[in-house]
Amino acid sequence: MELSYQEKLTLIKLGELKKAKFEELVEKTGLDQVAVMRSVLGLQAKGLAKLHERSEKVVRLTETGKEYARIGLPEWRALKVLKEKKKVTLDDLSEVLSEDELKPIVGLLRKEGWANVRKEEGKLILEITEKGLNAEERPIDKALKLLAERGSVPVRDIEKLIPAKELKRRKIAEEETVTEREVKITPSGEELVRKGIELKREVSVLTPELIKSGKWREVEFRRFDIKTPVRRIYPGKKQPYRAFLDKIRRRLIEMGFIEMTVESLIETQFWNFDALFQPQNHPAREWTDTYQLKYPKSGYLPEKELVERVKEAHERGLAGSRGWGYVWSPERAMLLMPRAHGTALSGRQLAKGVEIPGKYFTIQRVFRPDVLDRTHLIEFNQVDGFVVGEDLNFRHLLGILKRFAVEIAGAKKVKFLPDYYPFTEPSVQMSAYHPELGWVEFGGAGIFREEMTKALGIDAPVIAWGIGIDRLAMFKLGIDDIRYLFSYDLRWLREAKLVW
Ligand SMILES: N[C@@H](Cc1ccccc1)C(=O)O
Repeated sequence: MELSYQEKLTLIKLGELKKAKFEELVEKTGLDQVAVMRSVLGLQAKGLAKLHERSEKVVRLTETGKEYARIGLPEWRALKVLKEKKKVTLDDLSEVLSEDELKPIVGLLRKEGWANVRKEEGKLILEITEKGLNAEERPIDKALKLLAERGSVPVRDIEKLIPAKELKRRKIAEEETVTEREVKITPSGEELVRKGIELKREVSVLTPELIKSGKWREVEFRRFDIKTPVRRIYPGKKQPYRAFLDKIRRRLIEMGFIEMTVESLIETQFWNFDALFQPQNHPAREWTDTYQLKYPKSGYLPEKELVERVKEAHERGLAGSRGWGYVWSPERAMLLMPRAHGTALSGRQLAKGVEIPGKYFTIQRVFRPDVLDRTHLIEFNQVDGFVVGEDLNFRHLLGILKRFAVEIAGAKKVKFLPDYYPFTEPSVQMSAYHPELGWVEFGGAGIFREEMTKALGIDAPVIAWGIGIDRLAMFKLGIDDIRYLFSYDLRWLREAKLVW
């Protein structure tokens, strides 16, 4: 018969005691309650011990009851005053009784026959009787004493003195059900103890020391029931949305793209708009479509030459274009705003210089005013990027976009529609057909206009794209409210699974 260390220990102690209260067993084995209970049930299942449970009704003093045990019942306190003064008013008694005790006192004293009551000039007068002078201990006094001594007394025993409900009525004591557990050893248990039980140290981890020292031969290994349900633990892990974004980053890096990064979420209008050949009077620049920074209001422009070329492109045009034909304002370009699209980083990178041929991408948090609801956020994420190469054309753009749709969104089909962006020509908008989501607007793309690329110092064609990935994230994370992407609902954070 296989016994655990704790079962053995419990059985040995039980062998000495024959029968024991559960609490006694806890004390003797030095194990905790749960362990003893588990061992006892284990021993019982093997026919070595038996657990008897007995529920019993007991009476226990209330806080008031404890107070009475200390200072005496109200009627005794009143009687003491009566004995001294013989004749008292209720006012005299209020010195020894509380307001609550005062109310029923007349009735109590009369019932015991300890006092007579009269009315004198509209006032109640209490006068001690013969019986009051020779008052003796009553059953209720005995019960109170017994309870004070023992803490709790079985209802059976109390009722030999006084009905328990009498004590309850006077709020001296209350009834309670307690379960008493007693464990007895069975004959086969005794036999096993007689034969001798070897109590070996039980080990739950096999350590290098145990192996080296050879001690593993002596110890007993604890058996584990791998089917026992255990408490779930939640180790730290990446926020689910973060995990999603990182996955996309990996994909792009695997595809050979170089990541463009920036530290701040704040951008000058210059990089968000001007460098992208977006005219300063373009409707999308109005504050209704983007946010503006209140303080500080303005930032810095890049080096003069670059600014001059951008200004030139806007006012008079570059590369055979006539430009937008207005007076470009540097002050306006200096205004600060939370970045409204990832394309700002593409502009920065082109101005900094790029490898040709080269592929670049960025994952950016961007901000645009909107009404918050389950499908709209005012801040969301875009993946933006571009490919630059001497002989790139529109067909390459469509090919790359299609590959993204398949690799990143798991799309089966893609569809392109003509579109307009101030910085690309031609421009397309792409929708991807997702097996579960249906047609999803995926993002915009195009070939950067030469007015933009030339001003930034790039001569080769640049095909660019920007895609919103939050709807895709919702799908991959199995949520139908976009706000959950930023939720701090612990349950969701713990359980959310990224299904790729
Ligand atoms: N920046 C555009 C998308 C875009 C990027 C690059 C080229 C063309 C379009 C947007 O926010 O929607």
